[in-house]
Amino acid sequence: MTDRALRLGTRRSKLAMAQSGRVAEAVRQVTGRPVKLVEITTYGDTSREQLAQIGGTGVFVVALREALLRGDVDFAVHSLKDLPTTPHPDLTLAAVPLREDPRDVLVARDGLTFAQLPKGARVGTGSPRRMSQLNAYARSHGMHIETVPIRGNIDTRVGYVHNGELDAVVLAAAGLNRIGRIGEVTDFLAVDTVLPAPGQGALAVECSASNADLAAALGELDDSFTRVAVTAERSLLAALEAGCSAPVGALADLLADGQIANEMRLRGVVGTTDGSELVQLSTTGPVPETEDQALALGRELATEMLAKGAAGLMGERAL
Ligand SMILES: NCc1[nH]cc(CCC(=O)O)c1CC(=O)O
Repeated sequence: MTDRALRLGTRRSKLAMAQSGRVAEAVRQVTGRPVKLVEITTYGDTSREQLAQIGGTGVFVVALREALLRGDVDFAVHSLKDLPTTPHPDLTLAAVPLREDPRDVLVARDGLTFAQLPKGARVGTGSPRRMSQLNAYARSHGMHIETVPIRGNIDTRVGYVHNGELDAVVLAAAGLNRIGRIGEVTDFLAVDTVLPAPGQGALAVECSASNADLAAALGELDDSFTRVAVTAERSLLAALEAGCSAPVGALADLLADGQIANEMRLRGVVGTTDGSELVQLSTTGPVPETEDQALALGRELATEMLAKGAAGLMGERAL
């Protein structure tokens, strides 16, 4: 490899720039080469439509991938949860760095927690997955909330609480943390209440499959447990034939016997957006040692969820 600067393709949002800046620094350290950020606008950044309507799948990544394939940039950083589950034949997922907090959080007026929201509280989220699980929780706890579809970048969404339009919004902890606004969280939602999106809190570092040297160098940033966990979560999503805007939650974690983590648990949920029906299951197996084993765990849970009627619940896309 030469000493030419590596070009990192990134979206321009504050979140994307924060994520890319951190990865750029890590890549500088492992390669010893300068890294320069190349800003690219994606359809998801310019469209004002609801994500559930434009389909979600890939809207934030297509333009970055095109730049990679044209050779305009050497590698790209995505939020893993925005990446389609089908592998791209000409691109390599070179690294999945250590995941940070995967949870969803509430930012509410007056420091309110979710359980403290008053009757009729207006809770903003553009995610059918969040709506589904928030509404299901409210129904089973005698709460009355109204989920309100919103979108926009993190500052826009939190702004709806500060300007009084909404009582609360639900976002990913990881996103708020990366842009330095984690201090505004008023409640960290337990994953038993709202299971995160598959891959939430993790990043994806992608490069051209033809650049094996670069893929190997970027591979230094990979965290092997994060990699197997998100592989299982995304395999579940793929086997349910759902996209990143579907009402599907998934989370893999380790179960420890004493000091030694010897099993991985994969939890999954699918529901109608009104929360009237949920299919929520988990499966446990040995910690996968290969990608194939991680994929198998996701498929196994999907089969069980489909047997309980998961497919029928996902058809409903109305907001
Ligand atoms: N869909 C947009 C998006 N993609 C990744 C994140 C957050 C960071 C992450 O999950 O890694 C967000 C914002 C959000 O869901 O609040």
